[in-house]
Amino acid sequence: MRTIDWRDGRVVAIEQTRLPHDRVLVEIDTVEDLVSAIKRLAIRGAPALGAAGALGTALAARLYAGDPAAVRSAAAALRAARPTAVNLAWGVDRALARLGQGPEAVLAEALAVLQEDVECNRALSERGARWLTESLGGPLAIQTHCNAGALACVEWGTALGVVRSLRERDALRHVYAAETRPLLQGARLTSWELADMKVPHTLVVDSASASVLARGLADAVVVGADRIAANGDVVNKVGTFPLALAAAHAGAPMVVAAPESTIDLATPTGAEVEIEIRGSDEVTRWGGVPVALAGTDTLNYAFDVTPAALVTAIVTERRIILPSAGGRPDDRYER
Ligand SMILES: CSC[C@@H](O)[C@@H](O)C(=O)COP(=O)(O)O
Repeated sequence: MRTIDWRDGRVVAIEQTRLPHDRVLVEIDTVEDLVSAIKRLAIRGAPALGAAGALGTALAARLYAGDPAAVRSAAAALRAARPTAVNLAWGVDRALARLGQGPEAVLAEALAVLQEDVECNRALSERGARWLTESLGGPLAIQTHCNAGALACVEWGTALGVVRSLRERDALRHVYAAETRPLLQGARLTSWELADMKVPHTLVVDSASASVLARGLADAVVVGADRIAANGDVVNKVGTFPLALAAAHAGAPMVVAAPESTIDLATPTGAEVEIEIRGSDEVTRWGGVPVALAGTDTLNYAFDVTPAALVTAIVTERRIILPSAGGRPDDRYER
């Protein structure tokens, strides 16, 4: 099934906080519950957040039919649920633009967002796999971080979509997945998806990723993105920037796989992107058990900014941008 979908007037999604041990669904019929599901990362990953924003706006348009001010206020709450991934606001705005045509038009637009996500991810994955094999040969070992798989999208995935496409080409040898502190999306979600795909994989602690690259165990890094600025700076899960530094040291390409909807041409550089800072408990406790003294100060950045100079390629459904060679997302191209 899709990670997130619309069924019988409700938003239905895989409850990601329960994976890998329990595969259960959340069924959501209020905007408040959807905002809460996004905040607690039951629904997460930039493209899935775009779908959630669009479906949540469709839900609001039905619940508050005839009251556009209430729909707009619900849309504002959805947009603000998480600040960093541009797809969330983009999904809300796409659906909201149809409000004047009635709730069914808003829903039709939201469902189009979901369908396009599936098609974009397939296309960018195929393009990324082709570029990697043409550049490096194969079969390849890939290092990834966080979860940019089917669970982070409607289906298929972006970085793990490239992995799927490499495997379809018989060009995949192995995947190294970083556990992704503090919420362990790599350990809980990426290794679950890789096991499901029957892809040979190894889970490493985040601080071992540099050694994986320095020892030549991985040929390339492939990650997703939450927002890509006009100059090619990439905002993604915290730990991506150190991975890019390690890739540069090892001479391995740093590849970012993302749909065009993740590119934010209105934001000139990564410095202007709001980086979500999450609660201390995620750092001072582990699985509910305290691991640091109560009251210890924390700085729990959920994302970091990888400078364009460290990004070898950004692969989208339409193009390949080469930021470290001077390419920029805002370069002119046929849209
Ligand atoms: C295709 S998903 C790309 C990104 O959204 C992903 O790498 C990521 O950083 C997700 O962070 P999360 O905090 O789990 O929502």
